[in-house]
Amino acid sequence: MLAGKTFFFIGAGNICESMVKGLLSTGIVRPGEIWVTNRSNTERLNFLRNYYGVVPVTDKKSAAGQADVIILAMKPQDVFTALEELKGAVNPEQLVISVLAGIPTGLIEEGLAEKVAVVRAMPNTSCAVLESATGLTPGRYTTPEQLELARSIFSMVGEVVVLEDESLLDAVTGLSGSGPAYVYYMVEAMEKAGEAAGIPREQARPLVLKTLMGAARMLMETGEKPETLRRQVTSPNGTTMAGINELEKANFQQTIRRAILKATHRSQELGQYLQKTANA
Ligand SMILES: NC(=O)C1=CN([C@@H]2O[C@H](COP(=O)(O)OP(=O)(O)OC[C@H]3O[C@@H](n4cnc5c(N)ncnc54)[C@H](O)[C@@H]3O)[C@@H](O)[C@H]2O)C=CC1
Ligand SMILES: O=C(O)[C@@H]1CCC=N1
Repeated sequence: MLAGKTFFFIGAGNICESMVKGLLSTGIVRPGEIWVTNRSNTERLNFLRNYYGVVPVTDKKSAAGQADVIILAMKPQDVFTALEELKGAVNPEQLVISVLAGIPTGLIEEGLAEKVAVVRAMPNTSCAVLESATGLTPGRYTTPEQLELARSIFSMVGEVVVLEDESLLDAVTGLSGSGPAYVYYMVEAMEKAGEAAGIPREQARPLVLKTLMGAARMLMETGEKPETLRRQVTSPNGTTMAGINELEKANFQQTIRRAILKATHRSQELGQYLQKTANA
């Protein structure tokens, strides 16, 4: 299904590079099958060409007309300019994948003017190491085969969940799209705490990273609930309980919940604002 397909990334930033790195590392997609473009930064395109061997593109319309899969990977606010540049170039046989936070498939379908297959996807930067958690939802004109193609693309770089209800993609964005940043933030905090307790940074880091990795593998491989695994670590009146008590005092779970709901809301807000702009 994927062999020989060409991928055109419009937007050559962080998520593009994570996907490119992951796709190439599978060996299924070859560098010459990945085309990239951005707004104006040729230095960035040259870096991607030199480092990954991918193909920089300047004539967006012509590349968009030829690629099998077009991946919209600019900031949500830049979507109108990008769609304007693509108008009329994409046909219903092709697949457009948007990874843009908040942007409904309808807005992209309207912008492209033809009855084009659009899949909204929300991966995360862990694509680079084939560990993305990606949510997908089909647009109005997406055939089951085209949805399958999108699923197989993101399955190469991690786990995929297909959601029927497009509005849930905002929650996926708040949860797993932004999710790696929450984890990195916690790692930063744990490293700093390790240092505060006297462990040099270069020794704190491997301890924290292996703890993170080990806990993730325990969750995946034992299939136990997180609560169960937490209890196994927590001896009555022991050290973990002392630590968890502090987290509870600071409403840790509520704070995480608020963070994810805020991020979800921000995704909804971006979509609504840009939809209003489109209708104006
Ligand atoms: N960074 C992340 O972890 C994730 C980002 N996303 C989404 O991916 C999109 C891109 O995010 P990043 O890669 O972080 O942004 P970024 O700022 O690193 O890259 C954006 C790129 O889009 C290019 N661009 C802007 N207008 C363009 C146009 N008209 N034609 C061609 N290229 C254009 C810019 O030159 C830049 O290369 C956003 O919509 C974001 O919501 C989705 C999942 C995860
Ligand atoms: O922060 C953002 O808006 C993007 C979407 C998900 C991750 N990064």
